[in-house]
Amino acid sequence: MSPQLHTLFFFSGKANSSIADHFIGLLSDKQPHHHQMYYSTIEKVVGWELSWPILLFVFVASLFVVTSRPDPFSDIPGPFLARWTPLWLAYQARRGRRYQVVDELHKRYGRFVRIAPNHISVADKDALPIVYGQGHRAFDKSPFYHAFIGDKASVFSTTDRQDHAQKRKLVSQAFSYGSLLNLTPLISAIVSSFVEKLDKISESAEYIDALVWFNYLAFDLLSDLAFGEPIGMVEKGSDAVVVEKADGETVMEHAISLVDEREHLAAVVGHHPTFRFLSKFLPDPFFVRGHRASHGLEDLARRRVMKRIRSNAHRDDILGRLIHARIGDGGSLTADQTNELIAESVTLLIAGSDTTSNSLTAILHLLLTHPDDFKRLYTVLEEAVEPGELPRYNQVKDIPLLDATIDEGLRLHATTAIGLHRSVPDGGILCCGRFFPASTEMSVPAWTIQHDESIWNDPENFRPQRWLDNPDLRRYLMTFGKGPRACLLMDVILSSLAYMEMRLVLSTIILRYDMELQTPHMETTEGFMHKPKCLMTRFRRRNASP
Ligand code: HEM
Repeated sequence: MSPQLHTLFFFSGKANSSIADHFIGLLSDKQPHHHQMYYSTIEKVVGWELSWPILLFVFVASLFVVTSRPDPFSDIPGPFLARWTPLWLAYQARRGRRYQVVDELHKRYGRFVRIAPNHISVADKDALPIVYGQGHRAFDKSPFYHAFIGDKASVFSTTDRQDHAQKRKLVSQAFSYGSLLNLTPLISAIVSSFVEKLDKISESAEYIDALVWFNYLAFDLLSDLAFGEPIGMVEKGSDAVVVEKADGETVMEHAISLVDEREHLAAVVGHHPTFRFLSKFLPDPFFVRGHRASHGLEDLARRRVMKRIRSNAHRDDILGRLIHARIGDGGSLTADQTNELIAESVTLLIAGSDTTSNSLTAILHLLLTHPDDFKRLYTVLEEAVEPGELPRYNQVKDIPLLDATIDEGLRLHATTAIGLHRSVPDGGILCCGRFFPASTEMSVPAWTIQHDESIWNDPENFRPQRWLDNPDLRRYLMTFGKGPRACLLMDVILSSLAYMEMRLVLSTIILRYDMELQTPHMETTEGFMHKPKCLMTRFRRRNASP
């Protein structure tokens, strides 16, 4: 019974998410008493033999309602299927090419494109301060983000404004403990152990996947920072980790695949609550792996959170701060608070590791395929760092060409390439000359804006110099999101965490190794973030290095 009902609401798309949500609430595992009540009520009232005719009737009636209602977006062009069902957008996300398809649609149709029955993509820089603006008319995150919620919403996934303000305050406070100087030795230590490994690997002159090693590095850093305990991926040269399931059983998982699979699943099933529900029953390995990964990541965070709670240790790290913010100096965490901590830890692991390693890989690829820019940067770095030393953070923290190279890489590759989903607030909004009613889902496609000729001169080319000529361009860099839900980077010291890591790692490897790509072409794919698939690179020690 339940899947049919959900399919019905799913296909009738635009209007019924709240109804479907209601049914999902009733049918979800977390409410077994409701579940039973629901079934027995239907059974009592109509009997099962009548359920199909009733469903058919509801289906036809709802089709009638949907097609006869005035359609506020009938004049906005877009793919035919996208007018009727969010399945079209979910399918593009599943293919890992959503940003490209949406970009092509904008090239064909112009500024407004309807990419789902209730979702309008607006490719116009003037839409940025509206869709991602601050203040009382700020848009909230749309229900798309519910797909990122596990047991509890986190600062990233919550769609409730007040809840977000509270969570963001807690997380920002927790991160503010570390001044730049506090974090620097930690990052330097992890980069040193990364270099030790690379030195050994470089002796064999084999090609290795730089993406995988950047992943190990970023994961170790985040884990140390967030849990006070490095996962030790660089050391082991592997992403295999022990996770603790909710029932206390421990199993081995591959953390990087967990992040990729979970993120991609959410980017696909977030388009409709019905899809989230149905996907749990689909035998397609994509969905099976994705749901497994969601649990796996929570289990990974749970093991670390529980270990800390059981140890009663008071450490001044992010987790320590998050715990302190909830219970102060005494008391113990409730089950609800523990789940909240697990949710925040998962968010930090995903938000801070995958993003940075994907960006680093893309920037390295651009540098290695642009030898003149590489040489220019090499010369500048050589002047800033003592010969024969590993760069220290204070030597590379303020090199305009290094930062310009990073920003240009973030723009051209577009680590965030899709338009981030937002909901129009009550009262509706006027955007780029057109009115959109409340609850319309809107997004501004990041890839399209970052490749827009009216903003960027010669947008398809890698030109770090543009950032030195015009620092104002940062207004149009969407890699870290915009507005009240922009990356945590924007308002705390963490601001520099990703930049710190990218500056140190890039300057270190550029000065220390001769690098060569196996092939100049880098394939990418897209989950929620836009990511390289791999970057086979040969590292050889330069003679001058220690
Ligand atoms: C190059 C690296 C990074 C990129 C490209 C990046 C990108 C983003 C983007 C685009 C968003 C907004 C997402 C949305 O609106 O759906 C975001 C949010 C967030 N990021 Fe980052 N991020 C990076 C590094 C980090 C790091 C190192 C951390 C911390 C460990 C972090 C923590 C967060 C958090 C907590 C949020 C949610 C903020 C909120 O909703 O209030 N990010 N990030």
